[in-house]
Amino acid sequence: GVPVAVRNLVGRDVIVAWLQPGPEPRKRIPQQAKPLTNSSVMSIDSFATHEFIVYDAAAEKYVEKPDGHESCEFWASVGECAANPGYMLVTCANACNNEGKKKNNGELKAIFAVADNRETVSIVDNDGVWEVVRTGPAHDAQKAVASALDACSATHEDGAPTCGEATVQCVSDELQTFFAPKRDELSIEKFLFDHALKIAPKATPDPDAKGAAYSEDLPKLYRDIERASKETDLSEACPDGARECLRDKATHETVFLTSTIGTLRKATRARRHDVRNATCRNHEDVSPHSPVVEKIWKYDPYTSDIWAGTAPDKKGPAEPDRAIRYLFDPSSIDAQIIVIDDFISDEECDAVQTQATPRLARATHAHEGDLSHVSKARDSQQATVRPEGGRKNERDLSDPIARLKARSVAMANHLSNYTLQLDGQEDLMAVQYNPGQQYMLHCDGSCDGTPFVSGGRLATVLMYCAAADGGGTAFPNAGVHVVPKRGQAVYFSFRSSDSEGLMEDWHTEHSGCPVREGSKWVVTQWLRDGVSKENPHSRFDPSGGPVR
Ligand SMILES: O=C(O)CCC(=O)C(=O)O
Ligand SMILES: [Fe+2]
Repeated sequence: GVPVAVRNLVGRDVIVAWLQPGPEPRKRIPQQAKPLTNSSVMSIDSFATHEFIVYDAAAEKYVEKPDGHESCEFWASVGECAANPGYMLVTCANACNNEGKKKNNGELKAIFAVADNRETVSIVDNDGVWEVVRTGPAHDAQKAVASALDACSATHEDGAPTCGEATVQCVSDELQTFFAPKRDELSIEKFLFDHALKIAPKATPDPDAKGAAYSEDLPKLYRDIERASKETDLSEACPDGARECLRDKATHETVFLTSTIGTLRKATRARRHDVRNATCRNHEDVSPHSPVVEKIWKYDPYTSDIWAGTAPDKKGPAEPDRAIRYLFDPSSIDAQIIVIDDFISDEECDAVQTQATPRLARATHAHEGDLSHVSKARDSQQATVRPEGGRKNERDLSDPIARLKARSVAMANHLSNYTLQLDGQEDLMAVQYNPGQQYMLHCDGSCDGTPFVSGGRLATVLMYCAAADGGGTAFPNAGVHVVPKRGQAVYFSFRSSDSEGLMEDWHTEHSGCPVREGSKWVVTQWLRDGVSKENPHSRFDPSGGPVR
């Protein structure tokens, strides 16, 4: 079967029940039922055509009684229950009942069927009526075929078809514009996979890996890539241009392209993960810049450009000159990884750890929309920290946490030519790892070569307050491994200074290696562009765009 994702976007908990066809007319019997909490996703394995019903978890168990006519629902939906109650309330009691409940927000429901197609089914609340929104490759293909058929059957004013006589050829050509971006995506994924293969540690097999190192069948994957990259002439496959045939072929082609891209991505990820594990085991500083480029950063908080016109109101101690080392900075790809010694002072670490310790909680992340999911990708304890008295004191530089935050924003402007503001940035995040705990490969914002979206993250300052045995920070795709030292910071940026620019692709993907012994403490300042006092970070996703 193929997985079908069902997303609950109706704003309340629901039950998803499998329907079994019953005796006519239109009788469906709910079989198995599973709860699906608000804003979460479930995956259904679909083998054949299944029907589902989604209903409010707070409502009574949904029971559909047979109605006396197959058009009952339609009639009810157009107001017949009120207009013609004599007939309707007898013959279509069920449909009228549901229609009434739909209107007064009582029992809400949505019905949908899935077939053997990979897709996402979102249940949304449209003004008190639940609707089913479908997305996914098969669905996209069907839409594309429909619009290609439309385009090709359009005629000029004089009645001549706009695509000439060869309508099948026309549909086939039209569909290539739908396939082209998918084939581009495939070639990008192939490029990334080739890079991952090159850096994967073939000579040092991972001792922790069980069984075969990689699960995919490489020769088959290469054959699939080759096949999927080629243009297919649908007019050959469907010479008589039958709608059904075109739809099936286009759907098949799309699903094949999508699943090949998916397999490639997985294969790439497995290699990156292996490189990460290898550098975690070695646990030695590594950088492709040799000798490492070194510079001095002179920082004066009072003349900094981060204050948006309102200068700091209380002074802090003088800022020392700091040594910065470029571990990775190929200016062509807009990614930087830079180490700064003595970035965070003992006093500042103490302030962070003192404030965070009583509030440390297991890390959570957004898992399939469930925001309180305890993370497997991120196994650590964390807490945000703010200046004494809260965010309103971010301009008080006598406060160690305010100082750290201002310094982080100012350094990003200096190192990457950004014009970031202090106001509206995220709080500093303290993270503590015990033995065995780690943070799997991830990007802090997006690092996949897509356009930057305002409000998103574009750089990170990662500061170390306690270095354990193990627990390095690995950037496998950039060939960088950082062994933490107390007081040190790693700065990495993943967009150029151009706010309309693209995110870099994958060099800043990173991971906190497993701690072997002791306790590791880091403080992170994730940096955003496009935030301000009026539009703080909480309005945007880490990858930009409004929070829904
Ligand atoms: O602990 C580390 O070395 C990495 C932490 C990290 O990636 C983060 O906080 O975003
Ligand atoms: Fe990170």
